[in-house]
Amino acid sequence: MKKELWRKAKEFIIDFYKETGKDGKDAKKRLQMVHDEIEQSGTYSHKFEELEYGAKLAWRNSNRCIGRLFWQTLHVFDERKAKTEADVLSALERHMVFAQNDGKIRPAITIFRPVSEEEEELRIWNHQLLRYAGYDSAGDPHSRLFTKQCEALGWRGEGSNFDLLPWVVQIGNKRPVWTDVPDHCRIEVDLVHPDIPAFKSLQLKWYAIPVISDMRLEIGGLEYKAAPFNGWYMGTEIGARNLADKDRYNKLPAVAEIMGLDTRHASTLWKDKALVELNLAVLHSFKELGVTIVDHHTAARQHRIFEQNEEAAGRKLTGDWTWLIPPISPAATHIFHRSYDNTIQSPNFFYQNPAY
Ligand code: HEM
Ligand SMILES: N=C(Nc1cccc(CNC[C@@H]2CCCN2)c1)c1cccs1
Repeated sequence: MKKELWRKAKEFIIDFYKETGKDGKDAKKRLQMVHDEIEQSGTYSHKFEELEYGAKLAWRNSNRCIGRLFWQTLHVFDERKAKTEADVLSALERHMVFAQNDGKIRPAITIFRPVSEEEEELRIWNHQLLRYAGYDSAGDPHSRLFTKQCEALGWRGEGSNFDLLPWVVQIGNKRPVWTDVPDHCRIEVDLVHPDIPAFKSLQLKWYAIPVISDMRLEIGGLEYKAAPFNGWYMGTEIGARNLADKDRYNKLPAVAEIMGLDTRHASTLWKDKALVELNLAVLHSFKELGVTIVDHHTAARQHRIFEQNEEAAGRKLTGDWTWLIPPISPAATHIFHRSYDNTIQSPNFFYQNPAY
């Protein structure tokens, strides 16, 4: 345990001092401190700048992320001192307010205390801070299980297709504490199409900011099990997956219907035509409202620049081709036509055991 932690801590500290061009003597001193702390207490604490850089490295090392060009711009909120559920919930609200920034979304992460023997584990039960409830025949099927958990805790939705789920925080094995998303954090985009007036009749919308709140951030051997992070959406996530997948909102037939397409044969490519117009509507609606979003072609070009920057910095690029290619027109991007080394580096974000 201690040996393993020391190995990971040492690797991270050395890497951090090297990459940030700090003095080798300072690195040695810091290593000695960390070594003594681990010897003495079985763990160690990150200095803020180590935490901040570690979180940025974790983003840079996220092989499945097409948005990594901007890894150095991540804003880090240090909430390791948060003690109560109320502290956590107010930190989440502060994060959302900072991130939405009147539509000019700012990538941020809020880092709560890491796993340690001294303190109870802190977990956020949500998959994302903004997410719609799933019921038997309404809402987002992806949220059905979590919606049941929220109802068991006393939360009640309206049963609509777009009920925002509450924030649920648990400390140790205590009863989880939940609260409805504050009104000023409920930013949503009604979907309209620039050339098809009937599109509005579908009454589709989606929330503005994706905030992943169920992944574990690992830095130098320390595990941060509650570290919600946001970026902005790539349009296809909403238009080609969340609203299109059969086992999600399954809206392609409805879109084809208002477009007057012939859906009797696959060979009319009605699904492809519906997908393109649904994705166009997503991009158009976000832009009209002034909420940051990126199309998959622009995102791919940005990733290409990221690839070149990594090469120029003399770093080995890693990536997961199967997730980096966008779900529509993948071969229209450079990503499709090259390969990536999917080695998992650390610091990084990982899936973890479900909190419930
Ligand atoms: C700034 C704009 C960003 C864009 C447009 C973007 C885009 C994406 C997309 C499209 C995916 C695939 C998601 C899916 O298919 O479900 C993804 C995955 C991922 N992104 Fe980014 N991202 C951004 C920022 C960030 C930030 C700030 C972080 C963390 C600090 C991050 C970490 C990740 C991780 C860990 C994954 C893999 C998730 C998984 O394995 O389920 N991204 N990103
Ligand atoms: N644009 C984003 N998309 C994104 C990033 C990471 C993970 C996810 C969620 N992926 C899992 C979902 C759930 C079913 C299939 N996809 C979305 C961001 C979310 C947070 C920061 S960027």
